[in-house]
Amino acid sequence: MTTEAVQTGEHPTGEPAGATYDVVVIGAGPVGENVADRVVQAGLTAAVVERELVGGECSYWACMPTKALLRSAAVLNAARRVPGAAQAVVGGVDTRAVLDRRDAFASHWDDEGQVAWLRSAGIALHRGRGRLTAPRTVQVDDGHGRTVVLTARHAVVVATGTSALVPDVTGLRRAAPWTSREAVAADTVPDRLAVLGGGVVAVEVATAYSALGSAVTLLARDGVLPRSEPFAAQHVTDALRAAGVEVRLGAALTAADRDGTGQLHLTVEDGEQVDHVEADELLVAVGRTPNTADLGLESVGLKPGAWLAVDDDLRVLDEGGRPLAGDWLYAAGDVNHRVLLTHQGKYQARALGDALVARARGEHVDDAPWGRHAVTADERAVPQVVFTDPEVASVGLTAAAARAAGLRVRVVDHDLGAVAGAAVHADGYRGQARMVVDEDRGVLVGFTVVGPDVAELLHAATIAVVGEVPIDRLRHAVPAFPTISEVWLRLLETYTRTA
Ligand SMILES: Cc1cc2nc3c(=O)[nH]c(=O)nc-3n(C[C@H](O)[C@H](O)[C@H](O)COP(=O)(O)OP(=O)(O)OC[C@H]3O[C@@H](n4cnc5c(N)ncnc54)[C@H](O)[C@@H]3O)c2cc1C
Ligand SMILES: NC(=O)c1ccc[n+]([C@@H]2O[C@H](COP(=O)([O-])OP(=O)(O)OC[C@H]3O[C@@H](n4cnc5c(N)ncnc54)[C@H](O)[C@@H]3O)[C@@H](O)[C@H]2O)c1
Repeated sequence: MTTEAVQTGEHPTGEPAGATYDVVVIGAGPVGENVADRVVQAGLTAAVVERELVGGECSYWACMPTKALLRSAAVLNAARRVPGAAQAVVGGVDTRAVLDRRDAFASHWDDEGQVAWLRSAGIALHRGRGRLTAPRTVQVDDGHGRTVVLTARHAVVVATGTSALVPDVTGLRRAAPWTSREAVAADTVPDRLAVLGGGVVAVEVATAYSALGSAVTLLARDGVLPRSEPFAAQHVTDALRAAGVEVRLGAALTAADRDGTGQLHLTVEDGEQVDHVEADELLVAVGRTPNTADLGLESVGLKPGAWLAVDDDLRVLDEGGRPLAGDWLYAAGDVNHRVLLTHQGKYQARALGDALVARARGEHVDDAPWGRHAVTADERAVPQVVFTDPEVASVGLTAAAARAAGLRVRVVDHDLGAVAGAAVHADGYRGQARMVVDEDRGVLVGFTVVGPDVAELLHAATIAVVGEVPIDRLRHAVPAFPTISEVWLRLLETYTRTA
């Protein structure tokens, strides 16, 4: 087994160097790393190919640094809500200290630590851009004229993730807007920040920069968190506005221009009205595009630039919806567009890694729903926390999504502020919880809670949804008093009372 990081290079003959592994993974983000780790732990050989930093988007420009940016203000706000502690809060956040802490959580954009982990895990690293050139064959170009050709005995796994999508708006690209990368890694805080979009990136960045002192304008054409329960979106909208963010629901950007002084002039259409917003920076946060444009997909009959459609075994499908001949190409994580979240991608990686090992050994692949090699939770129980203040934590289906799926549901709501644990947690605690019950099966299919510090409440709901715990049994899961989790008791009481 290869235990050293491998350099790209050429044979003395001038032919590209070559190497063969059981599994070749393109993209060393959280998902690619986990696929490789899983197969190597089971005794196969694996290599990962990475064109930028080992660790991927999540480590350096997404999950970790954004949460670090948000955390200091969240702690201050938590203290401000509790008399006795509030008196000790005599200032705002220390911007430099927040940015320094963010830098540390982004490992100063240096992947030495992750490379050392790869080496210790026995995973080979090939630095450079990976491209498919034929079935089971990946060519790696290191950008300095050196090439290596990797051959996979069992599988090639594409885990190349996504990049920020920049929409086609007049002047927008020329105006050099921020994407999530610039927003997450910025070293100064703009006086005025405009944010295009109302999704998760938009609201988290608006929360962070508003706390750091920017005057933030959020252009949420399609609303704030439009895929969340509407009550949760409303709490977040109210809180953003209370923090001084100008939230413009329904406002669409139609043109952008950056003048010679660096100032941005944005044209915004709001219903019938057209007006102008001035800003120092504009974050574009309207979704993602897959990193598949330069991956050599055409060499194996697939369309470059597209999301990689997969079946439930994460095998890449051709345009006719069939896996490629020989079952050798898989896609996991953001690039397959199932769920764009790190933890869900890593869940796919664990299932896929184990399935590849089972196939290599000629063993049974258990891909029945909830089987060891299945990714059933992708469809039924995706947990997510939006780290705004208040936080939104959700798993499974919203009420609207459950109804759209044809389920006969009962929706139960409870005011979180009325729970003793929440009242002690913070004065004036505001929040709400909702459970969505599938009445035909008597189980929970969705749960959403919004409120300060609710993130850690989520896993209980995830277990209830994944375990398909009957509502009648959930009554025996007694929340400790006085915790915010007591909301479960109240939800179940209301469910019974309104039966
Ligand atoms: C601002 C922001 C905040 C987020 N916060 C959270 C959060 O709090 N929690 C959460 O669960 N999710 C969060 N996400 C989503 C999360 O970042 C992604 O779901 C996750 O990074 C996906 O992992 P991945 O391994 O599939 O892809 P990536 O992390 O994108 O990694 C893909 C890797 O492949 C490499 N690559 C691409 N093409 C090639 C090629 N041809 N050759 C070689 N290498 C290549 C890339 O350089 C990259 O390192 C956030 C996203 C953003 C944008
Ligand atoms: N805490 C977390 O879990 C976390 C944090 C950040 C990002 N992420 C993940 O990263 C992914 C990307 O996040 P995102 O916020 O970029 O995408 P998103 O899909 O969550 O939100 C994009 C929003 O932009 C809107 N939009 C689309 N085109 C638009 C346009 N031209 N003008 C204005 N608005 C437009 C959409 O309606 C949507 O609401 C998401 O899947 C998200 O789950 C997760």
